[in-house]
Amino acid sequence: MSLHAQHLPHSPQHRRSSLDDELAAERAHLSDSRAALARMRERAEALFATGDKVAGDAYTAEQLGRHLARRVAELADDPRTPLFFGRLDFGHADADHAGRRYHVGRRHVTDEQGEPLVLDWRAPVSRSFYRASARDPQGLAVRRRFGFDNGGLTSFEDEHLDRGEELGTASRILTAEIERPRVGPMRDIVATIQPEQDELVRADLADSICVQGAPGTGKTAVGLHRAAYLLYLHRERLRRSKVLVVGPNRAFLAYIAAVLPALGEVEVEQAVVEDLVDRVAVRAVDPPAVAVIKHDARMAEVLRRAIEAYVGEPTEPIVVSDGSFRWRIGLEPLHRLVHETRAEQLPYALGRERVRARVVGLLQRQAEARRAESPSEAWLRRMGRVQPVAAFLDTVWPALTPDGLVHALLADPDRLAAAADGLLTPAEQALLTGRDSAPGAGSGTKLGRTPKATRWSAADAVLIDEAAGLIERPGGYGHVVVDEAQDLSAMQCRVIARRSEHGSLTLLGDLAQATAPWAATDWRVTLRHLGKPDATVVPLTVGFRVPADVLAFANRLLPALAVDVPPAESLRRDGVLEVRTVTDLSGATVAEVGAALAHEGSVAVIAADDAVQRLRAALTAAGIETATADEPGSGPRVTVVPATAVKGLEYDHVIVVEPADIVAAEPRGLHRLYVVLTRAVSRLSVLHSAPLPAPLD
Ligand SMILES: Nc1ncnc2c1ncn2[C@@H]1O[C@H](COP(=O)(O)OP(=O)(O)OP(=O)(O)O)[C@@H](O)[C@H]1O
Repeated sequence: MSLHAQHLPHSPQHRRSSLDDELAAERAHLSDSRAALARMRERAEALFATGDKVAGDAYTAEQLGRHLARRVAELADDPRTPLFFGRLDFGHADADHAGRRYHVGRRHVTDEQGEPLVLDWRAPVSRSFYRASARDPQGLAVRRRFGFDNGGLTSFEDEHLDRGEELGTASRILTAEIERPRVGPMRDIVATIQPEQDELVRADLADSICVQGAPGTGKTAVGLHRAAYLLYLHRERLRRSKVLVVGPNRAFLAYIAAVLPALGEVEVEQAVVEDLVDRVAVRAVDPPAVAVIKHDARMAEVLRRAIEAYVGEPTEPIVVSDGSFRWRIGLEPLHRLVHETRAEQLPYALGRERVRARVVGLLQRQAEARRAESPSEAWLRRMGRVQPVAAFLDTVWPALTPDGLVHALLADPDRLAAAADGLLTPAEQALLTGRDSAPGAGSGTKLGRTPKATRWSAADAVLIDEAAGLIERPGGYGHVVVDEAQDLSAMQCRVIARRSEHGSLTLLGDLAQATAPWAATDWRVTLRHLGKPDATVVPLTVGFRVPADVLAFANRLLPALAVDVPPAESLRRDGVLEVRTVTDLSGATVAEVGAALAHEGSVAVIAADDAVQRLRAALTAAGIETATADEPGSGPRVTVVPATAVKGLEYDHVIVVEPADIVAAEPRGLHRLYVVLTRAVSRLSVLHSAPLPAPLD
């Protein structure tokens, strides 16, 4: 049933020639499809060229232009990737597709008559390609998978589901895809999405989901394919509300950047959390103890109380001179008006405008009563700005900026004490305001006289975003995919929660790979901070990256990591693990890289951050060119990566230098080492001169 099917009753020669005929027919279908796609693209390009001439006005022309440019980009054909990767032959008994045959690929391709040559993998009918089984054939007689090399069709593999045949993970085409040497950035997995992954990819837009999966179980792949799927199904809605992918660092974003465009999706925003909170430049570094407090969920309440404290009580009536008239609003209605606005719990700036509007409304009523006519718009606007009204607003609801609020809080211990009463200890407050006398303690923030003159830390930027969320109504996304979510602090979760309040989330992570000081230990807590407490937590346990022997070695660390996660099982039986004691680490690294270069694929040297420069220099001195992690695939095959920057990445051959130093470099060093050891696709070499960390010994 597998490659070059065994069901043909004739002689081997006959069988071979019949299979060759089949392959030739499929190749012809491929070239027809490519030609049809080229025609579709030409048509789109022609429309794009004339688009501005047919549009009635500048706005329509711009909208149309954008739409057509996107269409052209979506129809790009990468000759190195196959246009289709599967075929579905429906049985005669199927109600909707009896006897029909469809090729499944990256996007719809139709011929001149509009007949489908290739169906998009996201179309409802394509679902059977991923989900049909011998037990539940979903109307299929045969599922065919194609093997490709460099865009050319090389083989196929049939499963006669109607006869109870099913290959599952024994598929040779799946195995070849998983075991292929890695080079360059991440690729899509549309051809080989597994049923449990497909279930997550096709989850409803309304559903927020959290995927807990061991290294290499395809979490990132699932998240990106879900984004592509949702965009296909809810194109217009998500084009307006937008989709965002949040990753842990720039190297990771560079690594995944090509996946969605390869699937025809060119409009998804990709960002690290720092990009989302960029109202201020980060120019200071907090000591860890201070950063931990600033990232704590209690700070949200401290800020909420701090902003509430700005709302004051009216102390005198408002009196406005208006030509020959004098309008007066007494204290009692002013009290009522502030009280009512407060009860509405609007964002602070909206509350201020609501108070202004209500004051103007009261003035208007007096003016109408006296003059028996409605005042003009201009009059209303002027009343909103006159000095007595402005002075009143500045007393009861003063204007505030996000950085102004945080600045005032950090600069004034009494203000902080009032807002943090019962929430932060006096010692914690002292750390925040920099009044802690211990050397090296105190906030990293360099407070200036004004917010603009202040040198803010990364954690301050998160607090300022929280403040902004209290002051204004933030814009949001229709769907947000968050990768490596185990490292988000409570306050970072809130950054994302504000941007997904009216949308849904796909949260991806692994508690065992959590390295941040505030790292998650329970997804339920993270989900609460993200505002999606009811999201389902789904495990992925089949490993597609790390070979079984390498995974078993890395898994020795798991008991020491104190997390409750389901263990993964690797699909890969190949792979090489070598652990060697050496005396000269640099020399041994150079030799190991030299040997690795004899194989295909990417090579990474991963070491404690402070060893990176030395190792890079040693390799350069030996004539070996090296790249950095944020330029995947563009230059040399060898990358030297600091241990702290390797999350989410993978390399064919990984050389880990001195694990003990990686562990010693940070409080959650063992978790970091677990991440480092699980980056290898084919081979892992561990070089050490110091003893290995205890769990590995
Ligand atoms: N169904 C699949 N078919 C083929 N390859 C797959 C499949 N699922 C995942 N992979 C491959 O396995 C590798 C690991 O996937 P991915 O990076 O998504 O895992 P991850 O769970 O996010 O890992 P980590 O936790 O280490 O970040 C990638 O090369 C990916 O393309």
